[in-house]
Amino acid sequence: MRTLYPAITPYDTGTLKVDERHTLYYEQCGNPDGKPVVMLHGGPGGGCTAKMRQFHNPAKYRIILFDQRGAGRSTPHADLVDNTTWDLVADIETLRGHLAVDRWQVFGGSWGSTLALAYAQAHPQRVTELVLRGIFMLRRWELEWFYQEGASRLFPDAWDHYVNAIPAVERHDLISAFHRRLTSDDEATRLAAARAWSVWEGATSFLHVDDDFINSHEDPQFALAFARIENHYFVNGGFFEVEDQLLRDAHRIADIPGVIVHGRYDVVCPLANAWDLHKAWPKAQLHITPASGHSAFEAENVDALVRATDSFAG
Ligand SMILES: CNCC(=O)c1nnc(C(C)(C)C)o1
Repeated sequence: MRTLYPAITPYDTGTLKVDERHTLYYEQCGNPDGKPVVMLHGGPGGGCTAKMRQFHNPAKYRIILFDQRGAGRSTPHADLVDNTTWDLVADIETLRGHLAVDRWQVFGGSWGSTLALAYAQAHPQRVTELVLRGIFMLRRWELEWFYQEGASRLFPDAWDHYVNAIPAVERHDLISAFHRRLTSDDEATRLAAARAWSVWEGATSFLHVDDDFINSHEDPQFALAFARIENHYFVNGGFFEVEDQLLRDAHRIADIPGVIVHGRYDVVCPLANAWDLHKAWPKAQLHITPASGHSAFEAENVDALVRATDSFAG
């Protein structure tokens, strides 16, 4: 089984003002003259982590990571204004120009796979390959599965902590109920809802529950950005024209090489998402990891992702 490449630090970091309101944090790791790859974090709102630097051979890749609008070290923190899928797609192009990259590999998991698909379908000529994990396309049934009823049947213990943040009379529409609290003027209300929302996802991301990962979702700074931005995108249906836009427009990436890695027991984003994408984008290789859940850091998912990036390293 392949494992992550060793921990590394950036050779370059910076900030990029992308409009009158938003400034993005970015970093570059590995080989400045290597094959460019841009890393798209999950959530949305999850922000990049140091471990995201380790899926690529640093001798062969120029590894570019950035915190999307309102996430991580980008500012304003947890901000929802002018924060849409299409603003992020434009930001990726702005960053590409700022860093003088012609074409690049696009790597993303969960929401990162959503954004990778939206970007590649908008700018196919800029993408050398797609490496995607835990496919998430924000279709209505996907959102209802995870935030209203479905995953709740597999994790009833964690679900109670999530749903207990909302009074019973409002539980018929939990995404809307959380939206009212995540956008409240009262900070304590926002934080309580953010923690309940964020911990629900942390508790369900691994096949073998990772308590440290769950605890990290309690952090106020992380939880506020993660929950507020995710919920904002979900109440707006991902800002797509139609709910299955990423499948409708899959023909735009028909000629782009790709690898899809998805855990058989992914509770956050069911395997059916990857199967639907695979049928719409037959050029991509689909790797179903037989004993894994959602997280990129489960051993089988790491193995498949590192093998994929090695295969494209040239
Ligand atoms: C429904 N959200 C899926 C997603 O993008 C996601 N899940 N976990 C994450 C983090 C790894 C950023 C916590 O992102």
